[in-house]
Amino acid sequence: MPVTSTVERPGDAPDGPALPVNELFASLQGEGKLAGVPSTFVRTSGCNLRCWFCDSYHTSWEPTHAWLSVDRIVEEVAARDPTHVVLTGGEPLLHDASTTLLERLAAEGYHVTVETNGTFAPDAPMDLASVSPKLSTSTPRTENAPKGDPGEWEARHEARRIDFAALTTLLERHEAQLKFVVTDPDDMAEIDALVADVRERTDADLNDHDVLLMPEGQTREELESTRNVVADLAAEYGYRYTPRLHVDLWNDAPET
Ligand SMILES: C[S@@+](CC[C@H](N)C(=O)[O-])C[C@H]1O[C@@H](n2cnc3c(N)ncnc32)[C@H](O)[C@@H]1O
Ligand SMILES: Nc1nc2[nH]cc(C(=O)O)c2c(=O)[nH]1
Ligand code: SF4
Ligand SMILES: [Mg+2]
Repeated sequence: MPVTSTVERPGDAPDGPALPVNELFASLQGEGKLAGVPSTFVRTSGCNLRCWFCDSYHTSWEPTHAWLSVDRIVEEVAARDPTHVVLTGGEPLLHDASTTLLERLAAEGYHVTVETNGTFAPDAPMDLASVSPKLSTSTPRTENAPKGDPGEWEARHEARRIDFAALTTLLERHEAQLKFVVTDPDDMAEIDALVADVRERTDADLNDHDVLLMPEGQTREELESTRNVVADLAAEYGYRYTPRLHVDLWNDAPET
């Protein structure tokens, strides 16, 4: 039973540390170097960016959620089998209470991956920082914005999408992977430049096999036309390819 249908939906946060939760479910990690590992997903609502292709529309363009206390989230995680947890969103690290949740999950011994756009780097425990910096092709333009007046978000997204201080801090503090959503072969020049820039700004290791190329696509049908192009680019450039296993398996079903 989805947690979001079993809890009251007050408009305001309860007292104490709490997070706006869009969904909470057990599945298989679909992306990155832990793809295939059974994991419990905690998806917070709210984002500081607006990628035109966001596959979690109800956390960014149209945020919806129930407020859950950190205690309740830890209980919901404990009620499920996986020992791996994925904290995602939306942008989970924009919420201060995510730090509290990460401290609690670490104390309980879970392996925690944080899926983040890399524009926040709070001092919080993470076993894997799964960082997905946003390329210029993610910016919502008039022709592709899913909602509203694109001018409203185009400049804001563009100004916020890369924060080198946050990126280098995440790499210095945590085991990390950089996971780029590729929408076009022309993205490769930007990825190469960004990886070089990051390497120049920090002594932290960033190996080519920790740089992941992920095909853009919210549905099986979309991935059908993008995955081989991106796989060939990974082979050509020497970066790692990551599938979107959950989309292959369950298409765009919620809570997968
Ligand atoms: C919804 S985001 C939430 C975490 C964080 N806001 C971020 O962007 O990394 C989770 C992952 O899905 C990726 N993603 C979102 N929409 C996608 C799409 N249409 N195709 C491929 N990956 C997508 C993001 O880049 C990120 O790696
Ligand atoms: N199965 C599955 N794996 C995922 N890995 C990262 C996800 C995300 O939305 O952050 C995700 C997701 O939504 N589902
Ligand atoms: S940063 Fe992540 S959650 Fe925010 S709009 Fe982009 S893909 Fe969606
Ligand atoms: Mg997802």
